[in-house]
Amino acid sequence: MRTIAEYKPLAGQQFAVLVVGVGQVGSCWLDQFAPTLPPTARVHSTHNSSTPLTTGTIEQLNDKGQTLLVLDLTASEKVSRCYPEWIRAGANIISANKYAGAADTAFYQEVQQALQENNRQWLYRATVGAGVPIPQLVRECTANNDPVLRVEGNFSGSLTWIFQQYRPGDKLSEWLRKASEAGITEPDPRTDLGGMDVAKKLLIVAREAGWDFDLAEADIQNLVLASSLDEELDAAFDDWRQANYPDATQFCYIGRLVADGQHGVKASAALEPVSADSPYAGLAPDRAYFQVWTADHPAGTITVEGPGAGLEATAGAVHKDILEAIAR
Ligand SMILES: NC(=O)C1=CN([C@@H]2O[C@H](COP(=O)(O)OP(=O)(O)OC[C@H]3O[C@@H](n4cnc5c(N)ncnc54)[C@H](O)[C@@H]3O)[C@@H](O)[C@H]2O)C=CC1
Ligand SMILES: N[C@@H](CC=O)C(=O)O
Repeated sequence: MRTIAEYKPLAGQQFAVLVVGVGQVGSCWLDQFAPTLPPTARVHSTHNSSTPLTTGTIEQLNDKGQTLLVLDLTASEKVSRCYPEWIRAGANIISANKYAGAADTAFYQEVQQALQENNRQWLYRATVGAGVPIPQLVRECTANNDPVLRVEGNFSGSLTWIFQQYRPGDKLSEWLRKASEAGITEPDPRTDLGGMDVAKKLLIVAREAGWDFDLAEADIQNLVLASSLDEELDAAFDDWRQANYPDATQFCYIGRLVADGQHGVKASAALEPVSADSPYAGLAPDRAYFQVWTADHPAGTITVEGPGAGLEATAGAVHKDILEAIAR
């Protein structure tokens, strides 16, 4: 555990930041952003699997009158399941972890109820689009009586990074390895390649529009086409490409939410060929591009592009949430 002494001691502190998960995002936030916290906030403690955050610690700090910001920078479902208890003990939560935002409806509602009953905040801008405020845009349109009809974009930072650089003939496994080394895949890259990371992001955004769906019902293309992610994957991916898009020169993994009067929303994601005039064609590997269709903008005229992947963009999004929580 890092000690508070490693951070600038600050007078008149009111916000105690507790960091759960010091991996790539956590380390990046601690190194680059924690030193810039405003004087009213300080890092109280950091926690990993062997020094887990306990509800008792939260209760003690809360009883001392501190406002607590718990950063969940893990990829752990177990940590996300603690949210209701931590909120009831006095914590505000800031997540990069997508588990709670994409949890089953009952648990998601339990978190919302705990927040309401205890007047606490839960912010999670890092969970979708890193530096691109797509959940916020969807929330704002919905709150302002401009119902969202459809959302589309390259929701996966890692698959975008891979496929903006991959060209037919390359080894997919090599690009996947490089993406993992760059820190933009999930701890288990199968989560990205299998589409489940995108499915979770789609659900997080859908909930901002008042929709809900079961992750198992989403139509998500799984690119884990082989049991090992080496030459076996390369061969299986080449077979898929030749069978489906033999002439394509570029691909993008695109996620979609489409309002469906009968069922609320249809969520899907697939690897699609990209033509030269597509907005995705010239996108830099670390950029995200989203389009939102709403009742007031039915032609999809709301577009947002920005830094959609990478540790700095993600840690920066966590930091923005901290500043927002402090300012509220
Ligand atoms: N890497 C990226 O570009 C982005 C990551 N994220 C999300 O941020 C989260 C963290 O990602 P990374 O830092 O890349 O993963 P990571 O695997 O490098 O770090 C996660 C850390 O959490 C720790 N951990 C696991 N269980 C724990 C527990 N019970 N208590 C305390 N710590 C525990 C692990 O030991 C590890 O150090 C993930 O949920 C990921 O989806 C979100 C946006 C972008
Ligand atoms: N693995 C994720 C990282 C951020 O959520 C992605 O590829 O987008």
